[in-house]
Amino acid sequence: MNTLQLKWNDLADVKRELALRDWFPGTSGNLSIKVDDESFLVTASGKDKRKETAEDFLLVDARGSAIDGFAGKPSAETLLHVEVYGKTNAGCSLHVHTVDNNVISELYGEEGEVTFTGQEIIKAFGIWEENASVTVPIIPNYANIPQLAAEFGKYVSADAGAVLIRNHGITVWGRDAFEAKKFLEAYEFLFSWHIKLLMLKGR
Ligand SMILES: CSCCC(=O)C(=O)COP(=O)(O)O
Ligand SMILES: [Zn+2]
Repeated sequence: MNTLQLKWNDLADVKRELALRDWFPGTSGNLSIKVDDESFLVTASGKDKRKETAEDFLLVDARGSAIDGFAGKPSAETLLHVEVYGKTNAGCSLHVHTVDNNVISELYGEEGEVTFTGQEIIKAFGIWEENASVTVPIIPNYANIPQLAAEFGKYVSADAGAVLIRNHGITVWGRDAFEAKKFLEAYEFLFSWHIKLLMLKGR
């Protein structure tokens, strides 16, 4: 099996698992995986990402333009994935809209970031100190995608990271598909935990 096919299969596996979590409501969400320094696979735009088809992904170049031979259009948010691969050595980038990530982005949107402290799952990010913290930046949801991508790109420097887009969703990237999915799951755990705590405490 060639690299492209292997990467296609890796991304299809992640997509299937996120679909099982129901993290693609209303055709939202987009995923990508790096193939080499010149190209990555990205989900096709506007499709129901719960469905598995032979047209789920397209190969695009480092600027996000479609490479001949693939049906459909690349994700409308491909430029955010371009930022990830252009600025880091990440291998996979995942964007999902969940109710929890939208609620957190709105609750802390004015502060421009949200910090979680003293939660065991923070160890999933490779941070093992007691009472460790993790902070996620929150950016405005610009309708203009090049503007959104430029704002997003300000927070992209490490090979793994995450940015919340206010009342829109989260993009998480990692060195490979395993790491990106692990981090996405850990962030969504923190969001859900935090919201439930706030609700139970009546704040
Ligand atoms: C229906 S959600 C609006 C677009 C969006 O935010 C998204 O994540 C999906 O867009 P795509 O072009 O990747 O399908
Ligand atoms: Zn989106």
